[in-house]
Formats: sequence, C-alpha cells, structure tokens
Amino acid sequence: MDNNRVIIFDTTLRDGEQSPGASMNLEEKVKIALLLEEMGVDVIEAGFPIASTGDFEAVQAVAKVVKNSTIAGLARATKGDIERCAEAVKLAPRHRIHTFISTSPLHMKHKLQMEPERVLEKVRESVAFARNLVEDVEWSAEDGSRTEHDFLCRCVEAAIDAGARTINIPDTVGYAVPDEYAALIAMLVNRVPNMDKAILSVHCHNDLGLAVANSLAAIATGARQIECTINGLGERAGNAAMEEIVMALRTRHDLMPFTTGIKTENITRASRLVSAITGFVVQPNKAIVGKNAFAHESGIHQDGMLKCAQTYEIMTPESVGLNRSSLVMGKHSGRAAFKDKLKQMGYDLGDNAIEDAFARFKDVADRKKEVFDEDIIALVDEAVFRDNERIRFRGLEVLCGTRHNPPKAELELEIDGELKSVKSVGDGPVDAIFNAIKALCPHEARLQLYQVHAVTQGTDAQAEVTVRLEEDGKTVNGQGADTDTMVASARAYVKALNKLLTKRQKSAPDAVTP
Ligand SMILES: CC(=O)SCCNC(=O)CCNC(=O)[C@H](O)C(C)(C)COP(=O)(O)OP(=O)(O)OC[C@H]1O[C@@H](n2cnc3c(N)ncnc32)[C@H](O)[C@@H]1OP(=O)(O)O
Ligand SMILES: CC(C)C(=O)C(=O)O
Ligand SMILES: [Mg+2]
Repeated sequence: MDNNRVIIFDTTLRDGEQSPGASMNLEEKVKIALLLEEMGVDVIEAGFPIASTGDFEAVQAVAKVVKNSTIAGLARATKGDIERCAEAVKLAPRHRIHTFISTSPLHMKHKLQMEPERVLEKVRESVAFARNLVEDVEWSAEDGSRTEHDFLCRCVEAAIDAGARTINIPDTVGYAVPDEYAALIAMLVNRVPNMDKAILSVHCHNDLGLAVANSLAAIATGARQIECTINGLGERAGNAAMEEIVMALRTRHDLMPFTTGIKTENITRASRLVSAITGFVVQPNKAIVGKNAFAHESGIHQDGMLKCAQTYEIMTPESVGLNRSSLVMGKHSGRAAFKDKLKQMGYDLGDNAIEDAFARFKDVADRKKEVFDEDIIALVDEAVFRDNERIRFRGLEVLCGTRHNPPKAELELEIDGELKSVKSVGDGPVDAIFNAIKALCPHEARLQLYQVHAVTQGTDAQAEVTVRLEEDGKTVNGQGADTDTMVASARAYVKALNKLLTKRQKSAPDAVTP
C-alpha cells in the first residue's frame, strides 16, 4: 500500500454504540455497515461479540453481507472473548480480531489488578491465540497515551512478535494533546525494533475536544490507521469524527499529503443515517455535517459567497454530498443576498420595489429568527401592490384584554398623501380596527370573510390575514402579512379597500372618494 495512504477504521458500530442511549439493533447495524462499505471504509468494527447474543448476531449479520471492507470484532485478552469474536467475524471474506488490554499503571493496578509482567504475558498469549484463528490481528494498548514509554515499547514489540499486524495506541480518555501524542507515535517508530512489521494506528477520544487534532498529528509522525466514528459518536465525549478527519486530509492536502479511500460524497448521507438511527441529533454548528456547516446568514458573507464561494467556503458542499450551500435569510442579510433570493423565487422587481421589500424584510427579520421563503413572498407581494395604493397603512395601536373593555384602536392612515388618524372602539380588537378604518374611509362595503393563518411555524410566525369585502356585487380580497396579527388585519382590510377603489374607478371614473 502507498506509504501515504491512511486506513480508515470505523468504529461507529462498536465504540459509537458505547455512547449511552445509542444502541442499534441488528437491521440498523447492517444498514450502517453497508453504507460504510459503499463509502470506502477500510475496516468496520462491527461490535464486541462476547458482550451479548445480540451483539454477536449483529457482528455475524454484518460479516455476512459486507464484502469489500474488513470486518473487525473486539475482544478482551481472554480465550473466550477471542473465540467468540473469531466465530462472528470469520463469516466475512476479510476479517480481523481486535484484541486489547490496558497498559497504563493506573488501569493495570486498579482495573485489571495485574502486575505489568502478567499484562505483558497476556499480550503475547492473546495475540498468539488470535493469530491461530485468523490472519489479521490488531492489538490495542488501552490507555496507551498514559502508559510508561518503556513498558509500552515492550508490549508493542511483544504484540508484533506474536503476530499482530496492526498496533493501536488509544488515547482512551482523551487526555493527550497533539504535540505530545505525535511524539508518542514517533517514539514508537524510533524505538520498537520490529515496528516496520505492523501498521501503527490511533484511536482518540474527544474529552478535551482534541480527538481529530490528535489523530492528524499522529499521522504526521507515522500512524497510518485512524479509528473514528461517524458524527464523532462514541464513549463519553465521543471518538474522532471520521468526516472531519477525511475532509481535513482532503482540504489540507498541501500540508498533510495523505489520502484515504473514502468517497466523501457519501458523508452527509452517512451522518444523517447514523443520526436518524441513534436519535443523536447533530449539533447545527458541527464541522462538515452540521446544518449550518454550509449555511451563511450574514450579508457580508452572503455577498462574498455570491461573488465567489471560496471567499467563505473551504470545501464545496458537493464534496460531502450536499446539493448546495444555503444563504439563510435573516436579520444579518444584506441586499445582495435578498436580490439573489428574489431572483431565485422568480421575482423581477424594479429598484424601488426591491428597496421597499428589503426594508420590510429587515423589519420582519428583526422580529423573527429566520425569514422563510413564504415570509418573503408575503412581504414582496405586499410591497408590489403598495405601489398602486391610495390608502396607506401608517400605524396602529390597539388596547384590549380584560382591562380595556371595549377594546380600542388608534389608527393612522395616509389617504391620497394626507396623514389622518382616528380612535375607535369595537366588540373585539379586530372590530375596533375595522371601525377605525371605516371612520377614516367611510364606505358601505360589507365584510364577507375574515381569516387568519400562520404563514410559517412558531409563535413568531408571520400571520397572514385575508379580508373579503363586497360592494354592489363587486368582491375584493385583501391580504396582509405581519408577525402582529392586528397589524396584518389592518393591512388586509386597507388592501381590500384599495382594490375596491380601483374597481370603483374603473366602473365610474368620477366617483372615487375613499
Ligand atoms: C476502552 C473500551 O472501549 S473497552 C470496551 C468497552 N466496551 C464494553 O465494555 C462493552 C461490552 N462489555 C460487556 O458487555 C461486559 O463488560 C463484558 C461482557 C465484556 C464483561 O462482563 P462481566 O464479565 O460481567 O465483567 P465486568 O464488565 O463487570 O468487568 C470487566 C472484567 O473484564 C476485565 N477486563 C477488562 N478489560 C480486559 C481486557 N482487555 N482483558 C482481560 N480482561 C479485561 C476486568 O478486569 C473485569 O474483570 P473482573 O470481573 O475479574 O474484575
Ligand atoms: C478498545 C479500545 C481500542 C478503545 O476503545 C479505547 O481505548 O478507547
Ligand atoms: Mg474507545
């Protein structure tokens, strides 16, 4: 194998499943394994066969269907674990036993309660036993990053002598920092005499948020297998995230000239599948696969993106299997993104209408977390229509509730360029508003329909109000949108009235008083 090729060992189905609450059933494990195989994962650790009958059967099931990736199973340094593991993984054309034992003073003394020399013997025995059952054996020094160097070197040498092809040095508790971990790998390369007979592997946990950084640092000094999981799932704070490692290597090939066999276009699919199956939601700002990883909300960034995507994206969304980046419309968006959005939505507006719609958009965005396409449609339609209005809504204050009976409305309208205001009461706040409109613009039209619905979701949704008026057999509808339902109601009524005036003007050009 090319010396710069890094083997990707995915342990989503084993260490990933060790996340509290992330258990997966047999069918789910098979589904994930098939996708990992499709995306080019070299080794899939499918489970810990001795753990339970379910785990054993799941490893068997994965081993039966996966043809191209090597299927590994985990086993402690005991004959029982190793035999059970072999029985399960051997169903796969390419299979591996991954056996481990702790080598740090703390683990040996308190957890295993074994003397170091006994642990060393166990290393020899377990690897040799596994090698009698299968060709491909990986040995891990659990808590390797907190192990004394001399002892670690002796264990690694013994494991290789006993037949291990891969030597894994886990940072089991996520304690290492990049320089230190890289130096540990370099130390093994330099000091273990038979190190060239095995592949050095790293397995980093994320307790200090350094799992990916440590893994990458270790490749620079000699590691050629990285153990990782989709979405960084795993025990406690998780394992190194595969998508981050693979994309870091791909994106910064200039600094890290290493390759993997991963078809990165499958990354988003894999992330979503694992998230859906485990119920572990991916945080929005998660690198590579978070909802916001390719989303831009601020105007300056959106403007940059529209001019040249590389201004704010260091990899393409397509490279991880996303259709495109998204320019999210919100309070930080600017005119460039707004115009682009309008164009995408099929609007062809003049500069004035765009400015007017943009001002309204900023107003809505100030009150809402995210402005959806439907919000924009509602406010643009409103802005376009307003160009022809004779009556313009200018302001509204409503007093209602148990302390204000009857409800009162104070309304300001601009009628043919003149600002007018009035106070009115009504049976309810909407009735008070409509009475105020009638007081400023006397008319005989009858209200036929008043309807409210939320255009978007949430309590901060835009309300869209429809008002239908009828006069002399002519019917008009007016719609108003606003996050304030009362304001939307006033706008809807005024809009209907404007339409009525237009109709009146068409049928009797001389009788057009509002
Ligand atoms: C760092 C890691 O991720 S290691 C993998 C962790 N994953 C798991 O533990 C998930 C699966 N585990 C299980 O289902 C269970 O723990 C089993 C089936 C493996 C063992 O269950 P039990 O026999 O009830 O043992 P229990 O879990 O209570 O304790 C673990 C025993 O294994 C011993 N042990 C731990 N690691 C090793 C090892 N690598 N080699 C040999 N023995 C070991 C412990 O010293 C302890 O032995 P003791 O019972 O003599 O004190
Ligand atoms: C079993 C080993 C590889 C492990 O998961 C760890 O040390 O974190
Ligand atoms: Mg682990």
